[in-house]
Amino acid sequence: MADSQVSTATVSKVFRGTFVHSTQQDALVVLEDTLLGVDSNGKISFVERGQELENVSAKFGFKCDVTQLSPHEFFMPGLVDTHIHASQYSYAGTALDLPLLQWLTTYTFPVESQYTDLEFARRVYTQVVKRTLRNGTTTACYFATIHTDASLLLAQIANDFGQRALVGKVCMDRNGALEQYKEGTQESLDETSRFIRELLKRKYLLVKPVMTPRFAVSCSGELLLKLSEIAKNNNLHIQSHISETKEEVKLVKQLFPDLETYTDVYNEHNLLTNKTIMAHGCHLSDKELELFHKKGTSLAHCPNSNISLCSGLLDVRKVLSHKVKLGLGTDVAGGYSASMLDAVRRARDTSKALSIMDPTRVPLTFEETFRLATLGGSQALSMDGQTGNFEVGKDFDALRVNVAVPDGPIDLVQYDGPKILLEKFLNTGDDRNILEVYVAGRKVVPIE
Ligand SMILES: O=c1[nH]c(=O)c2nc[nH]c2[nH]1
Ligand SMILES: [Zn+2]
Repeated sequence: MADSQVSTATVSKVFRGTFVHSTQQDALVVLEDTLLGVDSNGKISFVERGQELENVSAKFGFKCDVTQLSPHEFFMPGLVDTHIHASQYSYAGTALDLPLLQWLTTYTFPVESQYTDLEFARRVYTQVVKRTLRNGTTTACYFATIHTDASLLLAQIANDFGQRALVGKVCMDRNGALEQYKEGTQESLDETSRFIRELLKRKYLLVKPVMTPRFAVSCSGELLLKLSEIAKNNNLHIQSHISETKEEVKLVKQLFPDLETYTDVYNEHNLLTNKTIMAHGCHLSDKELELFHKKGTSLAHCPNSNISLCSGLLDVRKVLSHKVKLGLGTDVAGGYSASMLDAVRRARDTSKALSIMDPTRVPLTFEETFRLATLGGSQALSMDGQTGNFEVGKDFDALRVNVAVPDGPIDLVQYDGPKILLEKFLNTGDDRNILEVYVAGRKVVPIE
């Protein structure tokens, strides 16, 4: 925890109770009987433990009411979904019977090609933003489709509902399977430039564009290279997919025969930066992970999708041993759940499955998956200066959780301490337990 500093902005909210979060050193830090202040800019202005209210009030000069949490409540940092296809939400929970490349051509491309219809886009994008917010996703890194206007609409909807988001207009100039769902190379570059220009012009505080070449299979080398130039000129994040299935890895080798690995394909086209996040990476070699580390590039671990499409099992401990930044993603709709709580559970299941296959592999603990879903995600998106935990000076992105909500999913039999309450919530809780969600200090759930 950083030392408390007095901010010049006035304190506008103060909460008292239990706070749980992660730091670089500790996967779980429990702060009981703590006072946390949020200033008028939505930033955390102080975190003071076990102090007399009057002392804190005098030190930080606040006059606002103090919101007292009940014994079964706690605040935790907002969940960070590092990889989600907003455009695929309409068929989430279905179509999980094919491997990736056939799944894309059979289900995904036909649905994504419908986003020329802005009314359809508005309906789906409103639903996905509301659903993810209610489930505690305070930051989402979205794929939209190739359509600029619909992608701008997604950005507007995320901004209107108050979600922190990176929004990507998908770029793809190769699609043998569905010729009408692709762009010309120049068209992709022009439309991407328009998307970035229009979005930046709107000056949304929490919503930014992210350069989004779909994956090496659906982009020419020329497109990849020119997109990296646009990303560099605008200091943008970059997102794509890598090494999700073995079949895909083979296909990339055929498409780029002069390059040794899949990671080399992105690296040679200047797409690996310290603001790049690549989804999946199930089949990356140690050498490729070394290159990820060298470039500061992150991975989005999407365990539901990896299992649902039978793509592979990512060894998180191997990734972390290479000091590669890693967050969790729902990867809707390859992943069937839009809730990051599901991603937390599936990440743990995957690590346990790996441990069953090889008992020398140590499964992830619940504290570690909690950190991956919060601070880890913010680091993977290079946003840990603004969000990810309750350090003074960061934005207040938080969930107010009540484990004992009436008619909720959790029955409490005996008194449990905060660590147990968090574990129960992560494993068995749902949106009924999430009473309030804050993004940059603004209450965005309940949705008005
Ligand atoms: O899980 C995935 N979903 C997608 O939409 C996609 N596109 C390329 N590779 C992909 N993987
Ligand atoms: Zn994906």
